[in-house]
Amino acid sequence: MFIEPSLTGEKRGWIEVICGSMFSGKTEELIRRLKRVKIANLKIEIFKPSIDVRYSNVDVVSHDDNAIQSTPVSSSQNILLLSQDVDVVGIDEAQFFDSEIVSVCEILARKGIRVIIAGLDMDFKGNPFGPMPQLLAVADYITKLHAICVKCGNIANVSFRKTPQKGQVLLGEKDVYEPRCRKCYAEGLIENKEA
Ligand SMILES: Nc1ncnc2c1ncn2[C@@H]1O[C@H](COP(=O)(O)OP(=O)(O)O)[C@@H](O)[C@H]1O
Ligand SMILES: Cc1cn([C@H]2C[C@H](O)[C@@H](COP(=O)(O)O)O2)c(=O)[nH]c1=O
Ligand SMILES: [Zn+2]
Repeated sequence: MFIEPSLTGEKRGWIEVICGSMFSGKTEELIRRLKRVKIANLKIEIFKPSIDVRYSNVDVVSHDDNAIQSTPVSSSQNILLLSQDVDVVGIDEAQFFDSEIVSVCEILARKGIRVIIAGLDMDFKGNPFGPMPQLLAVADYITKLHAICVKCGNIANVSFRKTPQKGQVLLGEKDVYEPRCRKCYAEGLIENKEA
């Protein structure tokens, strides 16, 4: 479990990245950390990309229906504009942001803000997703979570796409994706080729 670091009394910012496959618990972990920040009465702003309207237009919502209010933004620059005078910034679905999200997080951290950002490390092909590699490179703390493989019950590290669309961005839930381990993911690709 992540324990919030505090070494000196001085206000220092940092960047926490939460990553993993779909259904690995990224949003739940983000919400857990943010709710603790609220309990501590710190000032907080929460953002998600405006394209992510799966469960709610405004809330960040987990697959288990945990929710926290957020502001949808169309570009990462809006996060800077809307994060004046806060202690903590939370961001979900980082993979959908433009590459400037990296410098936005660094600017916020330099200003003394704790940045907690969650996103998919890999797309359905197993390739790095959007700005996630750079975010992981600049992060002070990284938490990699795993789902359970729906085929064999082992640890899942990748999101298998069940439908034929080839574009990287395709919003969806269990209708479109399932978390799989390496072995079951590779078997799925072979089955798709043979079909
Ligand atoms: N195959 C699975 N492995 C793990 N959790 C699953 C699975 N299928 C459904 N879930 C549910 O998804 C929840 C995690 O949801 P969420 O935090 O929204 O994940 P993420 O943001 O990583 O997609 C789990 O607590 C669990 O109830
Ligand atoms: C693997 C993969 C996923 N997506 C989409 C599907 C969902 O709408 C989000 C991920 O949500 P979660 O909170 O991590 O469950 O991303 C996509 O567009 N492309 C992909 O390859
Ligand atoms: Zn498996």
